[in-house]
Amino acid sequence: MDEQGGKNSWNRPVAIFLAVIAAVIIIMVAISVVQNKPLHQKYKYGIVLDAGSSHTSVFIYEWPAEKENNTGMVRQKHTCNVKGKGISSYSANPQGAGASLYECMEEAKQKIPAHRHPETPVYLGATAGMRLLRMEDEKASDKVLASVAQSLKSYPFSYRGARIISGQEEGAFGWITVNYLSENLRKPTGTLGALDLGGASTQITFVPQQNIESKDNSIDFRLYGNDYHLYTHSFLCYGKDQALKISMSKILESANEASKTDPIELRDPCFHPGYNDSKTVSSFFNSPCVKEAKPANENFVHVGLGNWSQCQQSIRKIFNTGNCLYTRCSFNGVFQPSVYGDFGAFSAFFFVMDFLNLTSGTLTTTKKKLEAYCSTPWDQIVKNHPQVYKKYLSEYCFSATYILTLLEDGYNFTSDNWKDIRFIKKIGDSDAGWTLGYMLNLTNMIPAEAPDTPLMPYEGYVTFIILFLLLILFLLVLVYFYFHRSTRTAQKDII
Ligand SMILES: O=P(O)(O)OP(=O)(O)OP(=O)(O)OC[C@H]1O[C@@H](n2cnc3c(O)ncnc32)[C@H](O)[C@@H]1O
Ligand SMILES: [Ca+2]
Repeated sequence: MDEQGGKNSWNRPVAIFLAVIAAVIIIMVAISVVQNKPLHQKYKYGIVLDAGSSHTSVFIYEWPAEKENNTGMVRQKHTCNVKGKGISSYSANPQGAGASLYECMEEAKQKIPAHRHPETPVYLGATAGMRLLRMEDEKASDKVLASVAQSLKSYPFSYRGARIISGQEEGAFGWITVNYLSENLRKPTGTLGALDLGGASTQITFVPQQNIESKDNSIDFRLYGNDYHLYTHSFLCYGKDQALKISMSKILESANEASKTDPIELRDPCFHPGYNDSKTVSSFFNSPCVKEAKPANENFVHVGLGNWSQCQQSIRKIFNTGNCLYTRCSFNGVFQPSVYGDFGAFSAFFFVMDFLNLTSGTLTTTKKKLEAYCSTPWDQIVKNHPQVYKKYLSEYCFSATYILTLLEDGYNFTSDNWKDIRFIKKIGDSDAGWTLGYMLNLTNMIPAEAPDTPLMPYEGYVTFIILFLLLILFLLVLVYFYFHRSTRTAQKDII
């Protein structure tokens, strides 16, 4: 009985002690793993409205609440296209601009959890359409901005402003977006240049290899502890809608001189053979980009010729490649260093080249395919694409020829570096464009200095905890055997 009692008096407290320690460790491990579990992550949100010349889009971004300063953490949660045209088209009816945002903003209320609404920042940035309206009629542009501001303030979010952003900002924030999404910003080498083609302006932004000779084209950033010296330029009136107006006005000017008939025939090599449409001068040539070029006659007939090389000749006329006061220029006397590195080409660069299956291939094959496309009769084109919006469909030949001419004759890309241009819409889940970079900047989400690296990433943390647990179990087993053996030795001694 004594022997038994002696064995129990050693074993029971040891077993209870070991069980309690094991239970405490398991509970602590479970709590700490669950606390760090990314599945239960809390998110924060931000809203940016891209008020472009052709339309407005609402972007909702989200990011884990605890990790605001890490590269690549912010992603696009949702996007909504506002119905109708861009806000600059409401110059005669400014109230309509604010009202047009209603559906997308209601959608934003649904997409973002209600308890986050008051802290969710909302920004509106207007681009080239509003720059043009401000040039034409500053009061009208102020009224449109006041209308969208009033509308945005009526939602439960944190309103942070509605303004016309500059061309430099548009270029620079587009560059930040593509490099943030590609996770290039923590590494000191290898960034992606940004090419953005809108309806009313186009931007080129990249890290050049040579000195930037004009101050207007130079932007410096310090992001995550790395310094960036960027070249950027925005060409107002060189978005694809305004470029089409300029190109057509030049053809119309010469047609006007040649014949005095009414309506005049605008014989356009950039439209398909068989294309024939009556248009009015006042509704088509209605922007400051073509102001001086307005012909006297009100009506004209737009007739397609489908001749790609003539089309390219006529587009070349809108680029002035003389008068360069620097060591090198793109066009219109604008300084530009040689293009360098890989480029992401988004917005209309992508829509157009993707529609025509021209996002890969050499410059020569691209031109050949486009030549064949442009000469295809209009009725055939309509038959092949019955679902596509006719206005876009009629303009793809012009738009793609414009893109090739802008890239080759304007920005000086060559057959050799054509492959460095990637036509992209999204990187991961998020659209390429200036909006994400704009929000990251305004919410200070990209610090100038590298944030302290977390002691351990989540995966490392879990591995560490499991190894720690195994080690503790191993020690417990050792302790158990140690006590077990000493108990038996003690029993033997007693015997
Ligand atoms: O930057 P700005 O110049 O202010 O203009 P935007 O922001 O409104 O310009 P987008 O990039 O949205 O669009 C550029 C142009 O491409 C047109 N577009 C949009 N989707 C298209 C598609 O699927 N196919 C062809 N063109 C398209 C659109 O109407 C514009 O003329
Ligand atoms: Ca745009």
